[in-house]
Amino acid sequence: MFRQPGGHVVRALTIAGSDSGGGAGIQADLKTLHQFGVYGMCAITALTAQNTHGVQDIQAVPASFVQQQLESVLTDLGADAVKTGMLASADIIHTVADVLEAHAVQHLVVDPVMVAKGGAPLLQPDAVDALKARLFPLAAVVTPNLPEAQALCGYPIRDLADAKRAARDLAQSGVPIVVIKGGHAADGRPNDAVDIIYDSGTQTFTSLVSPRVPSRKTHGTGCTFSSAVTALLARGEAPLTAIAMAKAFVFEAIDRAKDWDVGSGHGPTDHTAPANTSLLVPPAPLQHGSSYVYRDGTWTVHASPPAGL
Ligand SMILES: Nc1ncnc2c1ncn2[C@@H]1O[C@H](COP(=O)(O)OP(=O)(O)OP(=O)(O)O)[C@@H](O)[C@H]1O
Ligand SMILES: Cc1ncc(CO)c(N)n1
Repeated sequence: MFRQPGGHVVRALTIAGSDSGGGAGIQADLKTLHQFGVYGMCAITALTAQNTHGVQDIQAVPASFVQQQLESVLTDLGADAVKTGMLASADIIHTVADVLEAHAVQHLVVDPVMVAKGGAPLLQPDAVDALKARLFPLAAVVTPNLPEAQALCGYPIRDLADAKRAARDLAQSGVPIVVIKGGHAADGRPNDAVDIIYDSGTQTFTSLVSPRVPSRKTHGTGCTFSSAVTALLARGEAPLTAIAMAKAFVFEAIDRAKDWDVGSGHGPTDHTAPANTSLLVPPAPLQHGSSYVYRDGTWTVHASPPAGL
């Protein structure tokens, strides 16, 4: 386990739903935190009966019990960083926000999970406003995918210009860094997975690009990505470095899983991909406003920044 300069073990808390299939949600989060050498804890918001073909059923956890889990963890073990995933309802969002405010949590990553890849809703529609109003102002980093960014902004995101507008608009809710993940982009540059980062402080866009692995085993990529960012923020990495290392880790996790036989549908990624290797780390501090590509285990400045998603 990694230790802080003061000597204590680095700890991170995930507040999310359980995926019985083990590829997304709490299970992906804890596997990822562990892989990054960070002690993982959890507060479960909902139970899903889920596999690589979809979500068969959901049991919500009462907001009062989510609160109890959070209090149990934060009053004893504490957390150097926290992430949220599936929050299920507005009730749970308000509860989570109240507790995180009371404990003055540092380094909050909000993954605004709304719909599973198979189409099952994981957040009640009336909860979208609560997410923006209560949790975004507490967040260090928010990581919507394209459909989530569309739902949060209320307009379609068809190209790079739309994605940049959405990132800037979402930052208006008081978010220092917004990452619009391009995993869902079907057109534009089908061979690349392009993520757009907006930094409110410098008001700049940075793009991170990797080849798109030709695989349908991408269940839980968003959970894995946001957990890796959380682990790295807990370890004290700068946000842009954390995001780049997380993207490289997800690429490797998808790449490793492309030939495996876990489930017969949209399989999970392989969380045993190397996390503590210098390969994930950009060679020099990333500059806000530039474009970088991760290819063949190395980050380099992108000679031709992406023109599309
Ligand atoms: N086929 C792929 N090859 C390479 N990178 C990918 C691929 N699919 C997604 N990614 C990357 O994975 C990360 C997560 O993005 P994605 O848009 O898939 O999240 P998500 O939709 O929230 O995932 P999920 O809902 O399954 O948890 C991003 O960095 C994205 O660029
Ligand atoms: C529990 C849960 N959280 C998040 C996702 C999104 O991948 C999912 N499919 N299931």
